Amino acid sequence: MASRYHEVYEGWKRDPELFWAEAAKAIDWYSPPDSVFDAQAGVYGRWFTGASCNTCFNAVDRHVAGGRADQIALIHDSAITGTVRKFTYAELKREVVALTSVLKNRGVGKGDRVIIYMPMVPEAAFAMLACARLGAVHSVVFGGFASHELATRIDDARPKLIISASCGLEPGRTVAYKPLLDTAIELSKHKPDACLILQRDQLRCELKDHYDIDYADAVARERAAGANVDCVPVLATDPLYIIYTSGTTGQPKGIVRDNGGHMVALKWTMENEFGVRPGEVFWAASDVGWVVGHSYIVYGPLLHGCTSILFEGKPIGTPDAGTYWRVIAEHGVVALFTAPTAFRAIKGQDPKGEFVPKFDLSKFRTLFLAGERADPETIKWAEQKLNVPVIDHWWQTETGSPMTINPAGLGLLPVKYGSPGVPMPGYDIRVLDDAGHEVPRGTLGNVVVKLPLPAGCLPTLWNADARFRQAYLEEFPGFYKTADAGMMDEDGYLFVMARTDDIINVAGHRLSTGAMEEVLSAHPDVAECAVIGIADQMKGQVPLGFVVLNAGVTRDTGAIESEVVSLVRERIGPVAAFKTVVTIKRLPKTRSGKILRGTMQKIADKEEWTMPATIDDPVILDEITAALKGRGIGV
Ligand SMILES: CCC(=O)SCCNC(=O)CCNC(=O)[C@H](O)C(C)(C)COP(=O)(O)OP(=O)(O)OC[C@H]1O[C@@H](n2cnc3c(N)ncnc32)[C@H](O)[C@@H]1OP(=O)(O)O
Repeated sequence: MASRYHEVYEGWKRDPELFWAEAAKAIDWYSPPDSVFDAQAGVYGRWFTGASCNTCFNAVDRHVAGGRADQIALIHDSAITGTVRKFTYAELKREVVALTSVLKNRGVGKGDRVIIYMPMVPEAAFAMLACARLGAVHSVVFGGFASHELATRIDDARPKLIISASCGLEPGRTVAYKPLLDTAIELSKHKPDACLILQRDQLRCELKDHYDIDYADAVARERAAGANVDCVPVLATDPLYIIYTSGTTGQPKGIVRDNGGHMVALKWTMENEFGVRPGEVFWAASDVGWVVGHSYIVYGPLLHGCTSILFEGKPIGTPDAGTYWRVIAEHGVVALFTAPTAFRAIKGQDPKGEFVPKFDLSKFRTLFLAGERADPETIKWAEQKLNVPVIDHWWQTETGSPMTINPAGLGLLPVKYGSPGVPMPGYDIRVLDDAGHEVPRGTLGNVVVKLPLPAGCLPTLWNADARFRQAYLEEFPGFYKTADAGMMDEDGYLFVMARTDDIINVAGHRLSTGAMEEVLSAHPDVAECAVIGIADQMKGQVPLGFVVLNAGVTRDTGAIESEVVSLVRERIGPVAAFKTVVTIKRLPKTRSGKILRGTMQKIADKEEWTMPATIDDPVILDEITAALKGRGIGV
């Protein structure tokens, strides 16, 4: 089929408000907007101002009323416990309504925040939808973050209630969530009124009297009482959720998502970008704690009337490299969205793809990859083994849905390996030099988006308009700074090459090296430190730390390094994948004191490098090279 992409994109460019007004017809509203876009509202304008709606109604209730009551809405497939649980739209509504009633009876109402710190269980999705039903604002915190990170988010979001579970299940180990939660509440200044705890049989936990509530008991009581809570109308511009993402410091940024624009944008992407129809099975193999989980495990597929899969497992080891194909075959998945790391892991274990033909993948149409750069070798391997189009695409927690993709629903454009596709409607993407001038096609520069950002993007940061302006809007006036560097080719395909800040991407997880440096500096023996991201065959990048010890420290450096590694795991969490730290005598710096992290990274990655003209003492780079060689890095 010839692609309609150019026609649709040009249509949006000619009249953006008409484009979004048309897209908004796919959503049920309680009352229409005063304006599709109000340029005077908010930091850079707001979408669908004055409209009222409810996201839970659109994701659940309207499907029950509209003929999908008996269709499976959600499948929880746990490759770790070997169980599958399915919920029809009617059952999903029952679960969500009962939980909403629990929250309401605990005093949670419109605008209140609720933190959800849960493993990959269906109750995590019920919790998100129950908050949406009440007009409360959820903030899901990824389970791989430790207490300190959770405490930071508690203090920023100030939740009335926390919903959590007794444990999460990682291959080979059970992660006790309750002690992490209790420590986080001890560490935080803000104290939530109560915690609702889902007891999992794999590891039950003690509940604190008068504070912790048993999830299953509370929900069962509401169900037995025949509780019914209608969806609460909220403004399209009211917040649906806050999701925290790494900033350049240890203080994460609270990305705000609204209700109206978010629904409109996600619904549009399901059909036009992912090429999926209502009633079909969509699987985003991510975690509910990441934006992919919000947009494409929970809200996107449900708003579109699809069946969504919530998968508890890993691409390999649960039990083997055939798990993904088993899930696709067993549940009739038509499209899978995952991170390239997952495919690199599968390819590493099963390079010949011998597991693939063991499963019936006849319904499977498209593989979507995002979250980190997809290397052409992995894309080609997947294309060859699966015999379906493999679509790399690019977006951010801030945008909530793809900025660039090869739009399957509009008809695929030719694939260009190494490019995550072309800009989607809403995104006027430009590449600028550091002075803010547009660079010619094919030239590397700062990737920016011309304001206003489209429906579904963050309107601001939680309680931090000034930080939003400073972080995203000030450097290139009139544009949103993506902090990615890249280039646009003559055909309008984008190529994203690197970050322009200190964020690194580890297995599709966005992490701040600045935040890790804050942890390293907290070790009593550390005088100075630096953390860089170095290339890793499996995870794309991994962090590497350098420490300079305080004068007079005579302890064994190996012991100090192990303590530093443990400190990062304890403060940030296992997800940081911080495993290596190297003790050095001095850090290489410019004469003005700036640490030469870029040069250190090039040495570690065995890339060509030139001596920085402003370096204070060139000999230090020889010391770094030798120290890394001693660890087998950069050799
Ligand atoms: C487009 C917009 C975006 O970019 S949104 C972000 C998109 N990113 C993603 O969806 C993430 C994709 N990555 C993944 O799903 C995983 O990394 C995959 C590929 C499955 C590999 O998982 P895994 O083998 O656990 O490696 P990892 O690097 O993720 O984990 C490192 C350590 O952290 C742990 N961990 C992970 N998740 C949790 C969790 N929920 N609760 C507790 N711990 C967790 C892992 O067990 C691992 O621990 P360890 O160091 O091995 O002991």
